[in-house]
Amino acid sequence: MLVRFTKMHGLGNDFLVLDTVTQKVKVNSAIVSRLADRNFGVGFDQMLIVEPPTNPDMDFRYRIFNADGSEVEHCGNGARCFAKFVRDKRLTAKETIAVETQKGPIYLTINEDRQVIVDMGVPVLEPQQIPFSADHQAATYPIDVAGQTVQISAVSMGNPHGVLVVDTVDKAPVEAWGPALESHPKFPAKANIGFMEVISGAEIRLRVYERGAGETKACGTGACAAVVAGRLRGLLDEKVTVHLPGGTLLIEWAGAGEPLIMTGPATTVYEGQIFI
Ligand SMILES: N[C@H](CCC[C@H](N)C(=O)O)C(=O)O
Repeated sequence: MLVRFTKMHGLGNDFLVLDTVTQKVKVNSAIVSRLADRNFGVGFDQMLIVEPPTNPDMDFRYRIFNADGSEVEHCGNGARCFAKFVRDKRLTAKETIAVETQKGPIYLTINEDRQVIVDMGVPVLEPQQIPFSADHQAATYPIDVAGQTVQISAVSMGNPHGVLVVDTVDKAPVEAWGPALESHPKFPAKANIGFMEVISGAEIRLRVYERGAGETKACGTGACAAVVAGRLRGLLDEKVTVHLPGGTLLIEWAGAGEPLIMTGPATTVYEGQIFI
């Protein structure tokens, strides 16, 4: 079956966006991982599926598959691309778009300078709900990696994240520690692993080794999790500029019980067709 797709990215975190509102197509883990291959397929970090909503109060359903074929709860950079896609394709004319995800509703707004503002929801810190193996909630937890015990923060943005503070992201052990921590037994559903360098209370640099995709140029939920971790550690303010290898996001968080607000760009690279 030949289907239309759109190739997009959020700060270099790249996506194949598939509209199943206007074309009837079903995907599964095997199809996703075949198409994700950068030699034998299109190549992407995640596939984003645009579906009609199951809840009549929402505008769309948004499904996310990592390159390894795993379906996941949330993707922040993908949410910005989702908003641009449905507006550019005239699937909606709404200013603010209500979208169903596995983690619950998210709300997307495209502002006057074409940046996309995403209400990323309230972070979850209760270990069992992240999920993370710990008997009580804390700002950091000891975890063993590469023969060392380090302090990691654990946060869910709907998807699980571990966040480490490093002196400099340029020398962070992303390649060595990323896979080990992604699959660490203390993260029973695996995790996205952030390596955060604190420049000031209002500015950080961040690299993320993503669950199911490896290191990406940017990670929206990872940027949110890093800000939460930094606030829990008393290192960051309410408004933080997050510098990722692919570019910069603005993350705002008023504190416990409040949602994080992410602002950043979304880019369409090309339109294509592919046999599924
Ligand atoms: N790898 C993530 C999903 C994509 C998140 C990332 N691309 C973002 O922008 O938030 C996970 O397995 O939870």
